[in-house]
Amino acid sequence: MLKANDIGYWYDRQENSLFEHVNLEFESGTSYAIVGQSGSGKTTFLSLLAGLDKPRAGQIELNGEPINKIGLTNYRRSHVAIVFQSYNLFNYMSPLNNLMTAMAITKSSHQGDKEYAADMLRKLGITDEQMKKNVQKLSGGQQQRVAIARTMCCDAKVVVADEPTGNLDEENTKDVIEQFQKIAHEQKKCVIIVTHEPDVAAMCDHSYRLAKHEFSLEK
Ligand SMILES: Nc1ncnc2c1ncn2[C@@H]1O[C@H](COP(=O)(O)OP(=O)(O)OP(=O)(O)O)[C@@H](O)[C@H]1O
Repeated sequence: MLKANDIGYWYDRQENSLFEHVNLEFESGTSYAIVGQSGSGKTTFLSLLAGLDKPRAGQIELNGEPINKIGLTNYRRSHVAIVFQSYNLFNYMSPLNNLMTAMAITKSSHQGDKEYAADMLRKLGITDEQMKKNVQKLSGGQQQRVAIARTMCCDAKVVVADEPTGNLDEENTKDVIEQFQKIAHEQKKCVIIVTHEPDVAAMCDHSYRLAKHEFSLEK
């Protein structure tokens, strides 16, 4: 579904490249972890998959079409949903309005359907009372669940997450990764998670390690 086709990336000079000639395929209905030492380039690679930056060499393809042909803005709006460590919710809104806004921005097929949004939040353990409060009144784990529910309301088939459990305790971490697994297996999305936590990688279907400028399949 999503393919890194001979990808290379460097910030300043090619001799300092983070990685080159990367060929990886990510399928729908499957979750992937990307692990590797700090500074190895995991976040950079994820930002290429998410269309937030362009590779220096090669191309990212979605169902055989280069994403720069789809248009990066169009790709980001319609095909990819991003979950960050810091949740990135609208802080002045309730969980429900965060989801309604995301559905409107991405022109989701569920746009305007408040009950659908509420259902997604309930699935993630957000109560009817909590979904109407300002998101800042929720705990970190609850805010991350709202961010995950947001990806479930959007039609995007690719879900990328950068250290989504970085701010969470063990219990919330397990819970959040279980939700990502459901998104992959039940909604048939392609979920790609950058993590430094071995437990998180172990819960994903597959795990790639970025080391010495190369990706290798660990699982
Ligand atoms: N905008 C930038 N300009 C120049 N160098 C950068 C930039 N962003 C990141 N880097 C460098 O590129 C390398 C890879 O960074 P990246 O954030 O992708 O690594 P990472 O594996 O995600 O690290 P971590 O696990 O610590 O988040 C690092 O050495 C970093 O300092």
